[in-house]
Amino acid sequence: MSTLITNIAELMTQDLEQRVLRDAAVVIDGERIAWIGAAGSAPAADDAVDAGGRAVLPGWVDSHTHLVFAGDRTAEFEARMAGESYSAGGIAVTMDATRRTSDFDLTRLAIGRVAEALSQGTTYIETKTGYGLDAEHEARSARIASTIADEVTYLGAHLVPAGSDADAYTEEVCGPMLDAVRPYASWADVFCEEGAFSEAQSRRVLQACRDAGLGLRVHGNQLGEGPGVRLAVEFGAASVDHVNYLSDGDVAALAGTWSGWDPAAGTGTRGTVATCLPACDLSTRQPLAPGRRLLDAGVQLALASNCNPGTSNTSSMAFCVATAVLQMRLSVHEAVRAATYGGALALHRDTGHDDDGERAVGSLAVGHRADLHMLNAPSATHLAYRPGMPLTYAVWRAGVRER
Ligand SMILES: N=CN[C@@H](CCC(=O)O)C(=O)O
Ligand SMILES: [Zn+2]
Repeated sequence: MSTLITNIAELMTQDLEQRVLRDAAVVIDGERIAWIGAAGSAPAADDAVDAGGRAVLPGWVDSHTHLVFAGDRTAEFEARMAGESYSAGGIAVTMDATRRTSDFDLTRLAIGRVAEALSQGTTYIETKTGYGLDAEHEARSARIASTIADEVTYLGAHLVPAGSDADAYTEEVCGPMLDAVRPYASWADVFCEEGAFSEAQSRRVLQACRDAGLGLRVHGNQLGEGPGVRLAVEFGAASVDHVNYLSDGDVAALAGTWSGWDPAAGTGTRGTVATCLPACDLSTRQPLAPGRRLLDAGVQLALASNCNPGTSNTSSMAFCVATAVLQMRLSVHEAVRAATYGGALALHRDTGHDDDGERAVGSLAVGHRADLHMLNAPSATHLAYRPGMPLTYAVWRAGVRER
């Protein structure tokens, strides 16, 4: 079954050439993109959709969320808006609520969050554990996550639960908890920050998780300059996320990780993506991550929602893109790229064609997965020009029209 989508005013491919086509068309065949080009030379298909002069871009790739949780933290948010500062301790409130919630309800809540994200154009999503914080509950969160998200990250090293010794807990994260979670996760993460895990503890977690065959990610440099970025680079992590407080050395180190990577050809070794989380920055009243500075230095950038009940209770990638343009001084094309291709790069899902097991996501090219986001607007510029407006008009995920 093939579908021709034609009369596209602006087709932002985010492919390797970063092409933006006017008066364009796309043919979807099954789960793959079969053809892209000028509307006037499009081949016939079984079915046709008239885009009516709207814009089409890749579905969002949200590479950083925490969707398996129960409860909310409205009171903490209100206190923050009244002047309190964010600290990692609030995670314990969500841990309590999450542990008390049944499998059925936890799954139902997480499914609802994924559905909300999909309805806003997110077609590929990562999510983390991190609100279970013992072997039983972390494994349960990972199992549920594996049924609702595309990528699962183990974040047992999110907070040391009250009453636990930090080093003893770190050993648990690296031992029984890791064993229990391993069947469900392909990534591991650590919150390397004052009040969470120290450099030595983070190093221990990264080493153990790498030895267990997990890809690595780091929550780093969120609340102050610290070792997070350095560790991420040292361990060849796929991403370091938050990156609000960066030294010149951090920025240079991140840029340096991309020297063996040829983005035009998509060949070589990927470095460490810097993932900016603008909705979180606003909700915690932190200075925005320096996206412009990172891009100018040659760092590969992702934008993600960081949807979670503590610091960023939104899955709106459009909001992140608008903020990145309006406040972080990215161009619309750069912001959309970071929220699509950048997320795919951070999840190692940026490549893959017909012969590979997995199709690339986050960019529109022949053979890639047909994840498309049609806006009710003639160009992607409207994402920033009309911030907060419901611009998602249609969504295809792996070739299936979801909205
Ligand atoms: N910073 C660490 N973890 C989450 C927040 C978790 C929470 O406060 O519940 C984040 O990415 O912002
Ligand atoms: Zn996070």
